[in-house]
Amino acid sequence: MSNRRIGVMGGTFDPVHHGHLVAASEVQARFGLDEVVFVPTGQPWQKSERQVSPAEDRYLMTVVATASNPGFSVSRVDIDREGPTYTVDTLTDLSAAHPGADLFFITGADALEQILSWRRADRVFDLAHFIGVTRPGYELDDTHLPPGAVSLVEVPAMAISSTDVRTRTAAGLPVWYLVPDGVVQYISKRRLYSVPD
Ligand SMILES: Nc1ncnc2c1ncn2[C@@H]1O[C@H](COP(=O)(O)OP(=O)(O)OP(=O)(O)O)[C@@H](O)[C@H]1O
Ligand SMILES: O=C(O)c1ccc[n+]([C@@H]2O[C@H](COP(=O)([O-])O)[C@@H](O)[C@H]2O)c1
Repeated sequence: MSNRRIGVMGGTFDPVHHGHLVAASEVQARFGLDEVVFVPTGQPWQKSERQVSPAEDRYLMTVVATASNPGFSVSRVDIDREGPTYTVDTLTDLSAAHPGADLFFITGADALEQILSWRRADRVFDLAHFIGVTRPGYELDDTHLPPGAVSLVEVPAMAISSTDVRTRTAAGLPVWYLVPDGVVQYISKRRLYSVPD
């Protein structure tokens, strides 16, 4: 029997939006992944220049956004671990939770650019195969990364960012159709993003 193939979509998800969901769905289909696990960050140390929403809100929005897809799930490994979130820990914990599985870590072109600044960047490529996906406004390039460690995939272009969703919400502009309906309602219910970043 072949190993289970598990996609890992890590992100701050403040909030999760259709750019994240389309990227995960496209990679799942192209790579024949049995499941994609969304992993909201605990403390995203490279986003410390701004106040990130509480982890439980980001986790619940991710659950709401993915609940209808039987091939998607959400993991608490990063939000339940103390301290800054490092992908080397995420992948170590998920490997332990899914013994024998092959892991595929999905990142947008902007995150791929930064990978060499991550903690234990040398080790992360031993734990998972990386899949870099296109994102409007960023060049997808893996020439700085170890040969064979990364696959590049073009996904349907979604010019959406969490920053834009937060800015629009603070300005009283609609975010319908940028994020799933349940996430629009969750933002409103919890009064998230009512003041600019
Ligand atoms: N529109 C998009 N298309 C493709 N990939 C995306 C898109 N938005 C985010 N990603 C990728 O999803 C992962 C998680 O992103 P993150 O949660 O930081 O969202 P973001 O929109 O970049 O947030 P922010 O605007 O707050 O920086 C990263 O790998 C990022 O590159
Ligand atoms: O391991 C690190 O040092 C590291 C530094 C920055 C980002 N990451 C991971 O990259 C993913 C996308 O992060 P972000 O900040 O763009 O939402 C998420 O899973 C983060 O945990 C990881």
